[in-house]
Amino acid sequence: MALTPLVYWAQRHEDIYLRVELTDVQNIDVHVDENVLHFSAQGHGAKGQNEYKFSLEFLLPVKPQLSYKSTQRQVNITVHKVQRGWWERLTLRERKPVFLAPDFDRWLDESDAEMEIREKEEKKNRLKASRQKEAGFVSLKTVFLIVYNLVQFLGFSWIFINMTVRLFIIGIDSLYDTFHTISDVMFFCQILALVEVLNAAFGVVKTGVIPTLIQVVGRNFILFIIFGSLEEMHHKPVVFFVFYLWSAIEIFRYPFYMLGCFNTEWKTLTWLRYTVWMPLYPLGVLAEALAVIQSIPIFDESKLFSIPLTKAIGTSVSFSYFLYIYLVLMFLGLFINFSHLYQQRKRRFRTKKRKAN
Ligand SMILES: CCCCCCCCCCCCC[C@@H](O)CC(=O)SCCNC(=O)CCNC(=O)[C@H](O)C(C)(C)COP(=O)(O)OP(=O)(O)OC[C@H]1O[C@@H](n2cnc3c(N)ncnc32)[C@H](O)[C@@H]1OP(=O)(O)O
Repeated sequence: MALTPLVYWAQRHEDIYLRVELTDVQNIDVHVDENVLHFSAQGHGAKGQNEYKFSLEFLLPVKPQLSYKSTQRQVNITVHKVQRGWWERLTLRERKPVFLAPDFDRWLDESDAEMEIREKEEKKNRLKASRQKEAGFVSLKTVFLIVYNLVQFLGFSWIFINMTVRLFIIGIDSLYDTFHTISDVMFFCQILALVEVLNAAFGVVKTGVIPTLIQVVGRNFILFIIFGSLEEMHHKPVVFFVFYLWSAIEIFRYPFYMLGCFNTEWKTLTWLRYTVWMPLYPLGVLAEALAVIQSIPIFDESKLFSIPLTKAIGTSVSFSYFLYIYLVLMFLGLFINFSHLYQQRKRRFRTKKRKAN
């Protein structure tokens, strides 16, 4: 014979919550038919293992769709009211069924329930406001990156085009005065490139700090110390090769980043950004190494940046010793950045392939 389980109830403005006190429940059948909830299941209740049943005719209309969840200890049923409001009791009949009792764990009176709604709304509004703030920050960051990449793109394009045009018009002679015609713009672009280290350090872009630091410090060392501080270097053709190789990659890299800021991609540009560095990077390092080697006798002779030792010893340590160490560091830096760029390339084309499948 079917028995009746203990049922606890509570309400909110929009829902009715029922908790059926049955453990290890099986074969649950729960549905609403003509505003009456019918429940039947096998489980362990107040009268031991048995089949339990009950039905409840609701005071006001409820939706036929309900949801329920059974746990090891109970069955939780949620019924949705057709009209939002507070019911004075659960059932149509004034006399409360004996198996029904208030669920004090979830019980709220009308004003508490309203407070709960208000709190929920406030939480929702706070969440919305913080999302809007976040979106504002994201768009500010995007604008900043677009402007940064655009400025760098224009700077390096100017350098690349200027050098190419001069090479075609003046010929080989243009190699000897690259520094005088290009260095100001190169100084500007390379000082600005320090922003990239900060971007990586503060997580503005998803990239490693070390490869960026190696890149920026490495280039600025060549630009400011080797070329900038030695007038004798200004007329050497090596300046042309270094500047040309640097700018040749940047005219692809910065527009690639710019398109990324618009969530857009141009496949040819992506391919160029992640491929052109393969010949350019080793060539760039070779050109930089050549510049360092050419500068060594000049530093030795001029004693620029040499460290004076005590009068007793009466000599100084030439900057060129540091340059020999730097030459080793350069190839270490080349190795680190080459592997970094290779990983970036693999990651890029792997994800693209996966997306395409
Ligand atoms: C610690 C002291 C060091 C002392 C140094 C001593 C040793 C010196 C050795 C120096 C050797 C340097 C030689 C070098 O100067 C020679 C040359 O440059 S030759 C020319 C060829 N060069 C190159 O090809 C290198 C160009 N440079 C680079 O690619 C980067 O600077 C590098 C840091 C090396 C790598 O870039 P990154 O890690 O950023 O790779 P990704 O492009 O894949 O970017 C990763 C994601 O971040 C997004 N991102 C990055 N920057 C921006 C940006 N400005 N705006 C918007 N978004 C950006 C990018 O879109 C990627 O996101 P996603 O994956 O979602 O697409």
